[in-house]
Amino acid sequence: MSTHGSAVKVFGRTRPTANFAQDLIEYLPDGQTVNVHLKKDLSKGIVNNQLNSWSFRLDRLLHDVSQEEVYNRVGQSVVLGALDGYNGTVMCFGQTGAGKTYTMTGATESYKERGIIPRALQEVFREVEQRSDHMITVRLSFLEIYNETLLDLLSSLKEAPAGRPVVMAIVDEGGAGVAVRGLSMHLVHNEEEALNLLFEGEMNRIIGAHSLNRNSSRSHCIFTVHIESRSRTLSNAKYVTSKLNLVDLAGSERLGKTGSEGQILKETMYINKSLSFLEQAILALADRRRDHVPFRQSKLTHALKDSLGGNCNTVLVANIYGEAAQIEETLSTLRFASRMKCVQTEPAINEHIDPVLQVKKLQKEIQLLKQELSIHNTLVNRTGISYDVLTETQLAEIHSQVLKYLDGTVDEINIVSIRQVKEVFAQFKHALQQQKQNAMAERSQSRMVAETAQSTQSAANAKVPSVLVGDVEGTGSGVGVAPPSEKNNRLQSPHRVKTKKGKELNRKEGAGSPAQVKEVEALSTSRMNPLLVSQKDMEGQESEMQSQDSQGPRPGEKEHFRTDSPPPKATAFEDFKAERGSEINRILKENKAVLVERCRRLRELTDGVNAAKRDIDRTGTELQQWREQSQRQGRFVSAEGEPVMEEAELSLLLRLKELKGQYRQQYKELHSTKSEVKYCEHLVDQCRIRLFSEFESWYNESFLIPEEAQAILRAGGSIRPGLIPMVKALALEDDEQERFERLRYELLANSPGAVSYYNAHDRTLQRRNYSRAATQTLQPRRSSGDNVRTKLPAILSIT
Ligand SMILES: Nc1ncnc2c1ncn2[C@@H]1O[C@H](COP(=O)(O)OP(=O)(O)OP(=O)(O)O)[C@@H](O)[C@H]1O
Repeated sequence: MSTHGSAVKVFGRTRPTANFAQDLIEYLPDGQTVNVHLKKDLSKGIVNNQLNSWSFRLDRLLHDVSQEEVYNRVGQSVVLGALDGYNGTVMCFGQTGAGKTYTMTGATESYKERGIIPRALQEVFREVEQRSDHMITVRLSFLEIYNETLLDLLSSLKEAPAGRPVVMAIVDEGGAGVAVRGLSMHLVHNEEEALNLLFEGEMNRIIGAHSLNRNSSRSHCIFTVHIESRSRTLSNAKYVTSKLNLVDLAGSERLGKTGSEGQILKETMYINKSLSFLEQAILALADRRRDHVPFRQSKLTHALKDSLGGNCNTVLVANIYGEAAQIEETLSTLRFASRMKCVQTEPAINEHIDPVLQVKKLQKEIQLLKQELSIHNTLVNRTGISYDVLTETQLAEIHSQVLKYLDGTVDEINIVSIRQVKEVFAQFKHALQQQKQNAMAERSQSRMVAETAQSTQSAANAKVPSVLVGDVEGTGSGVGVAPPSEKNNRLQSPHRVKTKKGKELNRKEGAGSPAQVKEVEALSTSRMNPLLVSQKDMEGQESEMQSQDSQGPRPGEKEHFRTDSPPPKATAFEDFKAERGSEINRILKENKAVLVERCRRLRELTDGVNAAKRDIDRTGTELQQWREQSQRQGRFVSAEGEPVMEEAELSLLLRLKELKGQYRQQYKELHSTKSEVKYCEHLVDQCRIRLFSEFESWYNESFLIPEEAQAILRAGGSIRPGLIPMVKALALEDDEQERFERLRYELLANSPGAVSYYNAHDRTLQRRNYSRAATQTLQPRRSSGDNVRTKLPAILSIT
């Protein structure tokens, strides 16, 4: 069968009869054309335009031909196509008694007269034997559709399923085509087993018909051969599957003609309906402009959805009962046949890939490629390169290389494998994302800092209402005005005075410049939870601070005086490391040195262990070879008949033992060194955290937290400056009222009812103070009459 687009093949077969209507049915000598002539219906008048001659051209007319020839012409190519992976359908259509069952199944009692199905099964198993390079699996199913009900003709052979019986249904399985859920499938190994099933199904069809008191020919039957073929020689994961549908349709009668009633009427209606839907589906398939084919209208068309067109080799046999009395049915059968001939199909092999085999195949290929790569590396003297998944140690190594590259310590990273390159890029990406996140956090933090600064400013302004309303400084009578002396103190505090250096810094960076904000944020972020800061982040911070050195003033200018704008953190950090934090910095350096030394030792040991392993393998192979050789040459045997060990073998054995001892020793040391490295890393991390946290405290104390707030913090004892948010620390200087309230709550703890009372009282007091302040402020502008309105209400006094 061709794989290119082709039309459905249509054959016409006439049932032999003594009363063949020669004057009505005319077979032309080309063996393809049949003309049908109808006598004019005189009841419609002498002159009428009723058409009375038709000509049909089919692929072949099978008139007076044997069952064998029918199979050879109709079935063989479809069967062979199915073995190659093409779906195939052979379908018999025609009126009752026209020979559909005879064509499809044949006379079961006569071997010679067997039909297409038994011959197809014979052909299949003949091919299975011949195609010994393929493992071909054959399964069978036998479906009957009676009055739109699905019946499994081989259900008697399957074991009854536990639980509820499965309801049969036709299901679309996407790319896998259509299947009947619940229909039993039977594996068969030879022709005989297959024929047994065919006859069993036929028998069940007849028994079922009898028990239900129905005519067995009033149902559609689909016998399906499911084939799966896998190559035995090629170890590829590809395999082909196909479905060979052999369909015996129910007889196509006209209702009026049968004059049926009751059950027969019902059957005829169902048959006609399903055949009419079949015809509609065929018409839609034949019309290339139609997008939709109504397959789901009946069980028959739905079950045959992927067997009528599409990728299937389809053949139709139009069975004709050539008697004059049947001429209307003959005409209708031939009309159906000629429509079917217009349906185009595009047969295609159903090829699949076995996922398990595919994985195995790919694994083998990977192994082969790895071997090839290692040979290549050996040839170009590249050693110690692994193409396996990167280990934790390798990942850590790449990570540190990337960090070094980013901070400029190294200029290039050696490329050794694709995996390593990928990991390097992944690390770069990670670093970039980290930077982006930091930048975003910085932006939001700077906003917060700006807002805090603004609110602090407003709070300060609120304390000096006289200034707000334009009074002479300190002489106003506003509420909560700070005494001039205090204000001056604040303004002239040594920590607020701008030193020369401070001014320079300001000029350079600008007060509240983004750079400053960034520094504040960077440290406050880590301050939130210093233990959560990763080593990388810390290294990043450290290097960032160091890189800023070139921009800021050099360390060594020793003491930083408190200025309005604190020095850059990088500079301060260097100073801190040289002075206050010198001890912890020294410990950090020492720990780092130990870590570097341990890492170096770890590398040495890893190389040593690998070398020892290689020696063991080599010696083991030598020993094996030696033994095989001496086995071939015949071993020495002692006087007692015991095999004697030769010197060479003994020395190899001793060497092997020694190597194994060395290996175990080195491996043990490697293990403990690994633990040491981990421990050292932990110590270095701890030191870093400590250094940063100490630095922050120092920085905040020295440059950020006002003296007053520090005094409060110190009084608190347990609160360490630098470990609480700046905003909170700054707010502490205004907390007198809060402390008073807390004190009062503590005193009133035993009489909770009094709390609401005092709250209400306080609010009234606040209102009064506010009104008084407002009155005093506004008084000069008001007329004397306004005094009446500003009179305060009576308030309760606290006792
Ligand atoms: N080509 C043929 N040669 C010899 N006998 C035939 C041929 N075709 C049909 N017959 C005989 O005609 C009778 C009716 O045939 P068959 O049962 O196959 O018809 P059918 O179309 O399947 O009818 P139904 O729709 O009722 O199943 C049978 O006895 C069968 O042996």
